[in-house]
Amino acid sequence: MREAVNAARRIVVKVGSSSLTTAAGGLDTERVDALADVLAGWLAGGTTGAGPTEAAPPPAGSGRRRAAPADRRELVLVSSGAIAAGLAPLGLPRRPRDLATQQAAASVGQGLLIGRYSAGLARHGRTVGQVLLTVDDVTRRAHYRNAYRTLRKLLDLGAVPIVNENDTVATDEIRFGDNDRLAALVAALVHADLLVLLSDVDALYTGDPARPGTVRIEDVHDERDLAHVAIGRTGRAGVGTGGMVTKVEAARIATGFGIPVVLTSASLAPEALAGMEVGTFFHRVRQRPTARLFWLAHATSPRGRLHLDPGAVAAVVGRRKSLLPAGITAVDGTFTAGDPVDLVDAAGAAVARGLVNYDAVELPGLLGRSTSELAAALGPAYEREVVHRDDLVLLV
Ligand SMILES: Nc1ncnc2c1ncn2[C@@H]1O[C@H](COP(=O)(O)OP(=O)(O)O)[C@@H](O)[C@H]1O
Ligand SMILES: N[C@@H](CCC(=O)OP(=O)(O)O)C(=O)O
Repeated sequence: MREAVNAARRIVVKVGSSSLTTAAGGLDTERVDALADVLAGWLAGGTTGAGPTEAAPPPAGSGRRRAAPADRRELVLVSSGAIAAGLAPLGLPRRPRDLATQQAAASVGQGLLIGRYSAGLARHGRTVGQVLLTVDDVTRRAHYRNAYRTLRKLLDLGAVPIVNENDTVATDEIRFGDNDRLAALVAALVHADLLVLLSDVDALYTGDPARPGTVRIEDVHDERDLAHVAIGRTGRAGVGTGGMVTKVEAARIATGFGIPVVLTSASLAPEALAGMEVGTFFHRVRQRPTARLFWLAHATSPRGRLHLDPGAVAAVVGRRKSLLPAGITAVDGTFTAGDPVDLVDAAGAAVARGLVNYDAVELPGLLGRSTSELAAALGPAYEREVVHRDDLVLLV
């Protein structure tokens, strides 16, 4: 039995397109209904839907989190499948490659998907809320606070938030494209006790499971357990996107945030949620970064680059100092104050990421000048750091 699974009271479950579609390419309504039954069963206190069971103690080390009341279970579902579900109704034979057709398919499929979950969970007296997120919603600080508030309120009201990427508006540049990492970020956002990744394969294998001789990996404690694993792309179904690459990446993000991960197939979801040793279990990494800096490192896409001279690299990386204009040699990108930027060394390698205090257009006039000189010439507002140490996370 897996103690961390049994103890979890707030979980994020992610289900992939490959688990929700028929061989012919439509939405597999039976599988959506079956998943709704399993999730409702877990929410009711057991995994069979048979009714409440005795509450397990809260997870060890969870004291700093806002834990759900001991008698209450909370679930956020991250469901893919909008694009796949839209194919058959639009007469599309396979997953389209171009963004516009994918967006059209998602627009049709998302409604069908939510409609089915809504009906499936209503049979158990559960209400669902649709939450469509873009990368910005989980990366930019003001937005992720907003996303957090919405999810928190839905949970407080006893609803099941069902999250997907907002495919109809997301463009290629700002797209997650797979829901695995989105699920890990949502798990971090709501401070989940556990992330469950459900796919069409029952576990992570040492290589492509279609090949003979590959074996199931039961536990991943750290990178050493992944050293000899051939982590491949999508499987036979061809409707998923990231394959194991994005699932392992999602597991890295979640476990780095102190959240353990179970990876298994949708058909083994009842066993996985009951704490049985199916699938692959990724143990959480002990140290837990502050939420904001974790976000900066994992979830933000930098809008520009600040090139640092060696003295500035030593100050920022070695001595954990704020970045001042004097140590910057060049600036790339179009950003405004408050945006994330990468701090790069003379070789162009990113050494840190931080939130910049100036617009890109302002910076060239400040480079190489001391803060006191700038304050004297331009006024006290120019005495501020380019990136404050509290808004910096090291990448090395
Ligand atoms: N080492 C591996 N272990 C398990 N599955 C793997 C591995 N490498 C590649 N895969 C493939 O990854 C697929 C799951 O990814 P994907 O199709 O994106 O699923 P989903 O739609 O559930 O996100 C599996 O069907 C499997 O063929
Ligand atoms: N947002 C997309 C998810 C993309 C996708 O296929 O993800 P996944 O099946 O989890 O690899 C959709 O709903 O179709």
